[in-house]
Amino acid sequence: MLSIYSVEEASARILKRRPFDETVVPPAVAESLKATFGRPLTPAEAVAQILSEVRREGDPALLRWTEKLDGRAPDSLRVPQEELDEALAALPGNLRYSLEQSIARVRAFHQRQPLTSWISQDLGGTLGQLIRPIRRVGLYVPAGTAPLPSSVIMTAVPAQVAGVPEIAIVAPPVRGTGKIAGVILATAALLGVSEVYTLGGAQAIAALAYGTQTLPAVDKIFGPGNLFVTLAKKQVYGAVGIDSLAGPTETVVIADENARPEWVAADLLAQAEHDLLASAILLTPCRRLAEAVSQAVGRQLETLSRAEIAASSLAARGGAVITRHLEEAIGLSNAYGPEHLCLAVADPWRWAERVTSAGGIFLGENSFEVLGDYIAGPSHVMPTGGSARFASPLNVWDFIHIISLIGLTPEDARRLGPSAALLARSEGLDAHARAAEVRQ
Ligand SMILES: NC(=O)c1ccc[n+]([C@@H]2O[C@H](COP(=O)([O-])OP(=O)(O)OC[C@H]3O[C@@H](n4cnc5c(N)ncnc54)[C@H](O)[C@@H]3O)[C@@H](O)[C@H]2O)c1
Ligand SMILES: N[C@H](CO)Cc1c[nH]c[nH+]1
Ligand SMILES: [Zn+2]
Repeated sequence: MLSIYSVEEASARILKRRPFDETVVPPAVAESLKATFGRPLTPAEAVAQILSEVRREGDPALLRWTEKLDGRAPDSLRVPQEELDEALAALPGNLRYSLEQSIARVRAFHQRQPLTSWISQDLGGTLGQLIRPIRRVGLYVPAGTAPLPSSVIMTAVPAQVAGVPEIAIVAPPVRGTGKIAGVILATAALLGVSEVYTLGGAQAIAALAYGTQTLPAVDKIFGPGNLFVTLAKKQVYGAVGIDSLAGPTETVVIADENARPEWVAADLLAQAEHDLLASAILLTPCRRLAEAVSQAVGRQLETLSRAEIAASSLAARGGAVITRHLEEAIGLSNAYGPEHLCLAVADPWRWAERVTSAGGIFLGENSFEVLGDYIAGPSHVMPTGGSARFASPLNVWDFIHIISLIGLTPEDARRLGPSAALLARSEGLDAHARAAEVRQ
């Protein structure tokens, strides 16, 4: 069942701004933090402790935290090449076909994002910019409660399209085994990525950011993850680059009276099953639809393998909201800035024009979000926690940096120097002014 809220109730609860540091954690998570750290800690404090231990000690801290949080440390942090090859050889043919189909579509989409260096002599002097791929990147692949090989594709393919020469993948082991799920290893092998480490959570992010005896530090960290991964990325930012805050999944579905309740319910549940902290919200002016979706959610939950997670996240962070009209639904969604916005309405392209903030817009009931998760083409790594107001889905430009080119002749220097000197004096910077004046 899905709770049904008025706009006012929802604004005070499920549609409230949600910065990661202030995430209210479910009692089960608070309990596990207390048990793990021996004292009550916020997730941000727990992450800070892990980061500082890994920074200080390197590999020993990685092995200790992996044992503690994932049930068993790996025999070696770096996955041997034979294990990657074996995983690929063991991949069932139909799954390999689907992975290859996904890779091809994601590659084709990202090849449309232009990466152009340019040089111009029309701007007074020779000016331009060089595009350079980031030298070494780390990709986080989530696998705490479910291994996500799709996240290997959604991060590694744009990195490859951008021309990144060194790609390191980290993923947590299957609980208690010390080994990464075979399907993740196989997907890395399929993409030709051979540097893979058995590491998850904040400890993985610390290793990528600071480097250890086994894992050389990267220049920028990419990829989605749970609250701990996302807080860790936020805390290491500056020592290293990060793509965005792609934390626990969020979905807003805006539906009109013609939407199919069973489909809307299935789409909400598909994202609610990701995490206790996931959020799946329906906005609709049609109370009849909200009630039918609520019933359908109840029915479908009965046969879901991850019903417990989906039911908890829906109860704490999900619901149906009755709006006065579709305009109001769009306004609420824009203020919330969801990771995914699904428009199950007549003429979705018209409504999309009014959207100002969302990671991705899914237009109409056939563009359902699960297709975006796996195979549509754009990366499924998208900003959450309200950061879609200022951040973008993962793309090839995240993997490059720009170097400005400034090439001026003596004549350009004489022409521009006096203004530079005046501007320098207005800032009280004499040495700057003189560097311009000596060339006059
Ligand atoms: N926004 C996006 O683009 C996007 C895409 C895919 C997945 N996701 C999200 O990725 C997440 C995957 O989560 P997951 O948990 O299955 O896997 P995960 O790999 O993100 O996290 C697992 C790790 O979390 C750490 N951890 C767990 N409990 C902890 C505790 N009490 N204290 C300290 N560390 C702890 C452990 O080290 C574990 O290895 C979900 O929230 C999902 O919604 C987001
Ligand atoms: N819905 C997730 C993005 O928030 C992506 C994903 C991967 N696997 C399944 N779903
Ligand atoms: Zn998903």
